[in-house]
Amino acid sequence: MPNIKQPEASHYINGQYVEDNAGTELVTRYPATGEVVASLYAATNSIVDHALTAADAARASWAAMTGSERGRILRKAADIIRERNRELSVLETLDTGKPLQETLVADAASGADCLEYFGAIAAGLTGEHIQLGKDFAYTIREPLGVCVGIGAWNYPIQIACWKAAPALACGNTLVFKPSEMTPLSALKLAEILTEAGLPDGVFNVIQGYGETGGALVDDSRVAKVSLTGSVPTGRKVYAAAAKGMKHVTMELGGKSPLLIFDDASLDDAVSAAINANFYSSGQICSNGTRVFVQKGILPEFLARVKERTQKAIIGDPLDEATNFGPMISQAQFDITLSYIQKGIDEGATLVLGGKAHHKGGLYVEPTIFSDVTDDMSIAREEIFGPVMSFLPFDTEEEALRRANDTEFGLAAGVFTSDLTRAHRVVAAFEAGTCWINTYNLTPIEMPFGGTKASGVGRENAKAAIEHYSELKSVYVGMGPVEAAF
Ligand SMILES: NC(=O)c1ccc[n+]([C@@H]2O[C@H](COP(=O)([O-])OP(=O)(O)OC[C@H]3O[C@@H](n4cnc5c(N)ncnc54)[C@H](O)[C@@H]3O)[C@@H](O)[C@H]2O)c1
Repeated sequence: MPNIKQPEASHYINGQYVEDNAGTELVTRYPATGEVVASLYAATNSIVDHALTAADAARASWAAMTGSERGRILRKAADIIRERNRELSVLETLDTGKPLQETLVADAASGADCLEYFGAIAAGLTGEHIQLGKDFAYTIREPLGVCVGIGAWNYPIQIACWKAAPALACGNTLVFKPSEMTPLSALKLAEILTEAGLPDGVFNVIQGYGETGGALVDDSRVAKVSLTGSVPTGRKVYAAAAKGMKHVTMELGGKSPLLIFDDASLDDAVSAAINANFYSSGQICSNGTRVFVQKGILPEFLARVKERTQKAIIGDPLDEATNFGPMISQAQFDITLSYIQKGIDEGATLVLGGKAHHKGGLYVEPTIFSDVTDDMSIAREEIFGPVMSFLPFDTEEEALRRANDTEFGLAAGVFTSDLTRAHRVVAAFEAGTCWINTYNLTPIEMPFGGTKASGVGRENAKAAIEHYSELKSVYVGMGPVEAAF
């Protein structure tokens, strides 16, 4: 039975909690049982305006601070997050239903890593000097201004930190809108940033549904929008941002391929396939849901994946022994089961799972299909649930062609012990984030993001700096100015 985790108020603006109960009610439930965790209100127009006004007012003084000063605050926030990791992880588990076993290591912890990373490099964010004969030029790296972050529900605090840390390190201010399904942890992040010394108004959180996100994107005070969400939402937000010629980062969906060649270390490849499909009950954008296996090893590989998947411990996410939890919502539960039905109807062979779990609630069994063909819905569309599809292949050329035959381009992975092949395959992948002999590792030091319909821009690493700052070029004339007449 989860404790009610009612925050002081729904929104956090200008360093304090703010409420406006004229907004639409926004209730968050523990996905394992349906119990209410907190009840909040979506932002009214006046809350949206309040948040943007605060972010706009805080802009100049925050940008005027040195990178070292800004970085120190971010690093302090990272330390506080680490101290409170368990409390934040429990909150994330209540909000998302993800097993505590996962949230203890992957959510707030990744957020802390991100704040620490950008806190550490903030002091070194500079322009450059360009000698031009006796003249020279230099560039000034400037913040963009007021940024808007819009989050998905699968990694709430991680997404908030992945947007806040680079934005703030570069001297921007941010208004963050979490997913309406997971409103809680971003408020905690706001509290922690204030405690770490962040000036009021630099990081603000407002709650709401898509229309609140839309109102933020449309506001003329906003210079940049970073969205983590689905491709259809991405198309809308990108189009709206284009009207104001705003910068964007789009972290969208995927249908990523994982190629297993017959010379791969099978145990490692089996582990990776399991991680790539069943971690967070399959609710991960970069999941390798199309598992292409070279024909000779397919029976053995399939048998091993099935045997290991049967050992999943499905249970209460708050029990640390549980390693497989429920779907976030009724909608995601229904979508997943409907795709499983489509897989059966379109002729794939159901190897394991395929049903709602007998425990009730929003649990869907870890599900494995074999004999999947490229044209089936389960091989083409993002399910965002625990559904693994096996597709046999013969040659490298064939596997690559089929792997790339998708509108998405978020991620891709390859397992082989042939070093040359590994790099050749990765070079040919049409995907922004690739793994060789592992899958789904996303350290802050490595850029993350997609190509094709999966997105625009990169999060994390030095690459993110380019998406939260812009260069002003200054030409300095050192000699006489000549004119034709
Ligand atoms: N590439 C990545 O880094 C990444 C990470 C996690 C999730 N995702 C993707 O996110 C999706 C699942 O998350 P979701 O269901 O929350 O996605 P979603 O697209 O439904 O919603 C994402 C966010 O956008 C907001 N939103 C919806 N309509 C809007 C509009 N018109 N204007 C502005 N904001 C709007 C929502 O309120 C929410 O906060 C999947 O497709 C998944 O692949 C991508």
